[in-house]
Amino acid sequence: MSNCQTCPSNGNCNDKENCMIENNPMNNVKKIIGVMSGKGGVGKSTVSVLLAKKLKEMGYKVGILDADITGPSIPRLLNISEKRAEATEIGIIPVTTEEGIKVMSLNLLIDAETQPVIWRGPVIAGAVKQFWTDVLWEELDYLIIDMPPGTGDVALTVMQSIPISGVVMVSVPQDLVSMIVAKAIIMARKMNINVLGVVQNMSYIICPGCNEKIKLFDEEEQDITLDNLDINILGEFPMCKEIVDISKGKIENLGSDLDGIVTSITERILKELDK
Ligand SMILES: Nc1ncnc2c1ncn2[C@@H]1O[C@H](COP(=O)(O)OP(=O)(O)OP(=O)(O)O)[C@@H](O)[C@H]1O
Repeated sequence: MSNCQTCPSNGNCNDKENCMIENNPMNNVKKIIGVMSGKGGVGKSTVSVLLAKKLKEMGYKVGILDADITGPSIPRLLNISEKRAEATEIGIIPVTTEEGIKVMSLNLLIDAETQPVIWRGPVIAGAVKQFWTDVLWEELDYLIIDMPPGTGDVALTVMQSIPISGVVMVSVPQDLVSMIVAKAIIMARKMNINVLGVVQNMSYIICPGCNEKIKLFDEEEQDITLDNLDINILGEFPMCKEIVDISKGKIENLGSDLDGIVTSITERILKELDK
């Protein structure tokens, strides 16, 4: 394997295949979707989980690799915080959720989820690589990678060493008018990774009296940013309690409106991946 970190092209080359880490022969992952955001707390893990649940409901074999090593929230969102992944001689057996989604996260290996990970960047990046090669994902149609927020070291490692089919960018409306999302999109494109589109989270609220959508931010400026970046919105989620409660139940408990949004976003992502 060549080392992109010391390569003058810094991953921005046409020979990325040679930089990828080979997976173990027991794994056969057909497509990998990275879920990225320009900064933390915008709903990246929530969108990863909604996407995984919907793909599973559609009948696909699905896994989630939680690459957000220092702030892993996937086990809690999937209600599996009490479970532990098992290290065996042939590899790490991921935790499987009730609905059948395979999950690997650092929080599934450590004693208590409140234990902080006090590691430097290269060690964290090494752990992410191991989650790709040493976990027994076996046959998967889709592996969702919940990327660390931002454009730092670990995001770079994931993009350079795991053969991502496309990334979904999660953003809140305020970020679309700043440079935060642009940085992440430009980074992915520089690494020759297909950016499938933007999921805009906490985009509006719904009036409890009349069900009207109330937009909190100026759309015109957001549209200009999207045009400049030549990127499409895959869908928008409101800010609402039902999304916070996804860890408590199945995707249909979201209610038909939200479930419809998740279905539409997932279908658009699959279409973009097939292009
Ligand atoms: N549409 C929404 N409406 C209301 N709350 C939301 C919505 N989306 C996410 N949240 C809440 O916002 C918080 C942050 O969400 P989440 O952990 O998914 O973000 P993140 O971008 O992955 O954060 P980090 O990068 O820190 O892991 C969570 O408490 C989540 O329940």
